[in-house]
Parts: sequence; structure tokens; C-alpha cells
Amino acid sequence: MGKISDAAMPARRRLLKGLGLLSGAAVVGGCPPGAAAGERFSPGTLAPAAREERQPFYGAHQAGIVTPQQAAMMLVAFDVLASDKADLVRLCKLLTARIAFLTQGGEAPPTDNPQLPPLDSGILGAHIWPDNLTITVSLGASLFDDRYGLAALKPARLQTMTRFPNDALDASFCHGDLLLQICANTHDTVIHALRDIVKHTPDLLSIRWRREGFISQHAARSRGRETPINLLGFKDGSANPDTANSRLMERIVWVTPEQSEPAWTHGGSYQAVRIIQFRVEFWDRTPLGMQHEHDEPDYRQDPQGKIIPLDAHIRLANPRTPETQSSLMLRRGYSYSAGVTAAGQLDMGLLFVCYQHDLEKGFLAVQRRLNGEALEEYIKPIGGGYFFVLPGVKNKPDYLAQPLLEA
Ligand SMILES: C=CC1=C(C)c2cc3[nH]c(cc4nc(cc5[nH]c(cc1n2)c(C)c5CCC(=O)O)C(CCC(=O)O)=C4C)c(C)c3C=C
Ligand SMILES: [Fe+2]
Repeated sequence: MGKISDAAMPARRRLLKGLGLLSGAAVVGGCPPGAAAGERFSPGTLAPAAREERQPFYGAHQAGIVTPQQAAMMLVAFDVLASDKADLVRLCKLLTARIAFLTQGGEAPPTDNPQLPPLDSGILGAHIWPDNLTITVSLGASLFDDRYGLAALKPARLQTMTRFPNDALDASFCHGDLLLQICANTHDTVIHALRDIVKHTPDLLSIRWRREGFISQHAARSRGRETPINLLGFKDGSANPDTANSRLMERIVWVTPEQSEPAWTHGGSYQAVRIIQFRVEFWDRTPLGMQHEHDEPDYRQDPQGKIIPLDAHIRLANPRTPETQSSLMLRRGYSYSAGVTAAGQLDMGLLFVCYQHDLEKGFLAVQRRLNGEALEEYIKPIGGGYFFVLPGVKNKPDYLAQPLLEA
């Protein structure tokens, strides 16, 4: 294995200075059911694993965004096959019913007739435990084409993801009419949920791409006290905004009536998804630099970048100036490990997911600042897309996307 040249060392040292080793103050988030009194969890940390744990389905916002991160996740993008708007309504009602059931749990439907296929995959046994499941539904810009007459109602900032300079996008891992972000305490529950939804929608949805993610078991076992470590070895998520602060979430994450957006979008959020492959073999051959995690940086005391270089990832991502306050976002990333690339390298990386009330001011502004950063030597974005997370379903007879489809 070749030794990395000296010339490459400062780049990695600089990266470490600006990444996990100066990761900002620990911020805390909501308190999930089943947590001990006083225990709080940030979005970058895991709730206690328990199959009885349940996230509410009904509410102003969908679950799975400010929800403390579960251990297992899957992103599944679909092409919608619905033949017309009425068929799209049928799909949304079906999704609502399945998600409401799966996230709250209950008895698996019995199969009385051995001649017929079973109604449930059976992989969770006779009882379907909620297992902290969330299924978050979002729509891609392509759903607002001429198929369903929704063009005039498209969220103002929703667009098709285009290539950034360091991207090597694989078309088979990009975009989609509809995206499900499925998260739970265990992968069994995530897979069961996917199979349930696919089984109920064969004429309405066709899978376009899929990726499974996880957060580190180390963080999982710490029950919220430690931020997950990503596959480059950085604590990732510690500088996230406080999800327990609902006023802050209104400002950063949720679309509100103050924005010039169609009324149906209020309570929803823009979601940017990026499948970012890491060059882990290269990274693992590069010497390490610093080793300490510090508190929230004060860039006003370091205008020349002597402590944190001006081009460090965290400084570019959030320069902490009054002008860049509008580009704050909530990150909810997961690691992925998916076999071997065609070039024989480990296919591992980050399923970067972030939420913001304005895609332009949030993800797009931040990614433009990050273009050309030193970290690019070790990463390659290969897929993803931009989506709009539907507002929550407030009450029982209502269904997902109803304000859009009945506008
Ligand atoms: C466009 C948005 C971002 C992309 C893409 C992104 C990729 C990326 N990030 C890391 C590792 C870390 N990022 C950290 C902080 C951080 N990153 C972004 C945005 C993107 N990152 C933001 C907005 C922030 C917060 C900055 C702040 O508020 O100070 C950190 C520090 C710890 C933390 O807060 O999470 C790490 C580590 C990798 C490896 C990566 C892609 C490969
Ligand atoms: Fe980052």
C-alpha cells in the first residue's frame, strides 16, 4: 500500500481542523417516548431501542425530520404510475393508511385462505411492533409535470438536481417522483415497511432507486449522549440546530405562510438528498492530524483563519455571519455501505439528508460555498435529488397531500 506524499498531509490536517475536531457545542433535541425523565436527544443521536417505541403519525408535520435519529434508515425513490389525478389520490390515501398502521403497530392480518398469498410478509411475526418507525413522504419536481395537472401548485423552489463541479452523478441513483425516508430502530422493521408498501401499490409505484443507511452503534449505545461518527471518522451532526426549539424549527425547517409559496406547502419542508461516496481506501492511507473536539467556534476572534482556516468545511458551511443566518439547515445524515464499486473499491459513504424552509437559501447556497473545498479530494457525490416533504396529516379522515390534491 503506497504511502501518501507529504504534500497531501496539510490538506488532511486542515480538513480535520475544520471538521469533527471543531464541531461546535452539543445541542439537544426532543425527548422521545420511553426515554427517562430529563434525557434529551439531538437529531444526530439515537433514541432508546425498544420495539414498543412509537412516533405519532397525526400532526402538523410529518415524523422523521425533527424525530431523534433511529439506528436504521432507507431511502426509496419511486416513479409514480398513477394513471390520472384520481389514481394519485388513491395512492396518497393508500400510503396514509399503510403508514398510519405500520408506525403505530398492531396484529399482522391473518391469512385464512392458504390458496392466497399472505397479507403480510410475516418477517416481524404475528405482531407488528412500531419499533420507532417513521415513514416520511416527499415529492420530486417531476410529479408536477403535465401528468396530474399540478404544475401551477409546484413549491416555488422545487427543482431537479443538477450537477455540481465535483459530482459524478449516476442517473440510476438520481431523482424520483416520490421519496420515502423510512427509519426505525431495526433494519427488520424498515424492510418490513418497504415490503408492505410495495405489496399494496404494485400498479401505483415503481422503485427507481434505493439505499440503506445506519448510524454508528457506538452512538446508538450511548443513548443520545454521543453524536454518530461517520465513515471518515468524524462526529457528524453536532452543530445541528436544536430540534426541541419549535420557533427555531419554524424559522429554519418548516415552510410558513410568510414565504411566497402555495398555501398547501405550509408545514412542509424542502429536502435535499445526496449520496456521497467516500474514497475510504485513500482516506485510510492518509496520516491523521489533530485529535480534540472543541466548542462552538467564534470566527470574529479568528478573522484570518489562524485557528479555523477560512476554507475549512464547517467555516464554509456556516460562516456564522448575519448574512448567512438564512442558510441554516437541519442535517439528518446516515452512513451507507453497499458492496464494491465497478472499479473494485469499497462503496461506502454518506446518505446526506438535510431539511430547510427554502432550498435556495439552505442547501444550494451552502453547497455553492462548499464547491472546491479540500474535502472534495476524498468524496464523490453520485446521486440523490431534491424533494418537498408533504405537510403532516392533521386528523384521521385526512390523507397525505390532500391540501395539494384538493386545492
Ligand atoms: C451542502 C451541505 C453539506 C454537505 C453536502 C456536507 C457534507 C459533508 N459534511 C461532512 C462532515 C461534517 N460536516 C460538519 C458540519 C456541517 N456540514 C454542513 C453542511 C454540509 N456538509 C453544515 C451546515 C455543517 C454545520 C456547520 C456549523 O454549523 O458549524 C461537521 C462538523 C460537525 C457537525 O456539526 O456535524 C462534519 C464532521 C462530510 C464528511 C461531508 C461529506 C462527505
Ligand atoms: Fe458537513
